[in-house]
Amino acid sequence: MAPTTVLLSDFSDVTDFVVNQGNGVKGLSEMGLKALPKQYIQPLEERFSEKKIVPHESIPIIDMSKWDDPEVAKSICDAAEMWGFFQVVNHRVPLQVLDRVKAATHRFFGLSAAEKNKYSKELSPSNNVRFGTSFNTQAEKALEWKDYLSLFYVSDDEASALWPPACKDEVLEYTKSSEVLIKQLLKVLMKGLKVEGTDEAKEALLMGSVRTNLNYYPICPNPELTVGVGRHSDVSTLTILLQDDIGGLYVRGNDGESWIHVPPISGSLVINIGDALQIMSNGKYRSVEHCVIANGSSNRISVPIFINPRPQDTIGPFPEVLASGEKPVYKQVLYKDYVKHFFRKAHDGKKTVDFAKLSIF
Ligand SMILES: CC(C)(COP(=O)(O)OP(=O)(O)OC[C@H]1O[C@@H](n2cnc3c(N)ncnc32)[C@H](O)[C@@H]1OP(=O)(O)O)[C@@H](O)C(=O)NCCC(=O)NCCSC(=O)/C=C/c1ccc(O)cc1
Ligand SMILES: O=C(O)CCC(=O)C(=O)O
Ligand SMILES: [Fe+2]
Repeated sequence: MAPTTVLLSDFSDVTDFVVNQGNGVKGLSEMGLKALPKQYIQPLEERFSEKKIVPHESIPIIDMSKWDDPEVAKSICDAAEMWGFFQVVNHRVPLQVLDRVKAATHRFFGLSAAEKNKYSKELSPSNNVRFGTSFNTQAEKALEWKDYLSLFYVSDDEASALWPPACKDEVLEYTKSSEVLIKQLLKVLMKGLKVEGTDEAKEALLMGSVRTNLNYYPICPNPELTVGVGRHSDVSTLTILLQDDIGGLYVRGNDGESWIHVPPISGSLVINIGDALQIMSNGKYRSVEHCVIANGSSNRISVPIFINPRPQDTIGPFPEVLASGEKPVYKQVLYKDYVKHFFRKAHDGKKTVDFAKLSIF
């Protein structure tokens, strides 16, 4: 029997190779294995069913060229209420910046396992820099077919000292270049809630912390048996997502059953509302469930920027939203507790937000 066959038939060796030695699923994929290891086989109900795709449906595409135009503002607020997801074009984030961060993502994942593993949970010099695979390998019954690098921004000095040289400049450039767009989107969304005046305190609550992830989804031998990312909603205020031209991101339709593909559009950014903004808007803006399928023929990357409250902030429905007598659906929660709750369990769709629901709901 070939040595690789012995390795892959043994449960502990697969997890050791992928998780502990830092090879990731990229390492597994590049071994050219013919069948998906059993650790990655999702239960039937979590596998993606083509039958549930609504073929001609699509999330809104919003042209931001005239971004002070009230019609543009209306499209953004309507999309946040109806879909929780939209794509933006002519968003003013330079296209070269997007190209550079995509190239940097390929460069980072192209490093050796030993080099990437320097940023693993066990070896990383900081909790703010983490290379890993799947989502939460301790809590998951079945693993997800994805490797990632997660970078929580604290300061330029920390980024300069601790982020991987293969990608740090490009990730910083991408994150900073997105700030103008993010502020504009939040300004418009706040106006839609009649939350006026973006003072410093409000700005910190909405966008006081930033996490940028680099995701790598390598070619998978049996894509229909597993997932790239399981069903979840983001815990952010807003997420700005850059995807390459492969596709595979699906958003839950309003019937709660169907899935809608988010087609790659060259130069666009995908925007979605996260749980923090769903909570602060008392449910007016929706943080919508989404997932990524595994792919049998192409490697895929994506680079989400998660715009969040600060860990130490308490979040709850804005007083302005409740001013008309609307009953609060959510209680006040410490944002750090909310995020820890999300990270400590496997992906479970929209269940995370129950953590912040008032008990009568
Ligand atoms: C609670 C945080 C995340 C960590 O704080 P800490 O003081 O370093 O706390 P811990 O080190 O105790 O980490 C708490 C748990 O979260 C886990 N964790 C710590 N970063 C990570 C990490 N990047 N990755 C996946 N586990 C982690 C960490 O392993 C730990 O789990 P455990 O060891 O089982 O107790 C803290 O930085 C914080 O509140 N940050 C606020 C901003 C923030 O990061 N918001 C989240 C935006 S990310 C988002 O919306 C969606 C992300 C997402 C990601 C993957 C998906 O598949 C889908 C979605
Ligand atoms: O890769 C994608 O398109 C989306 C990934 C995602 O949902 C996430 O990282 O939260
Ligand atoms: Fe997500």
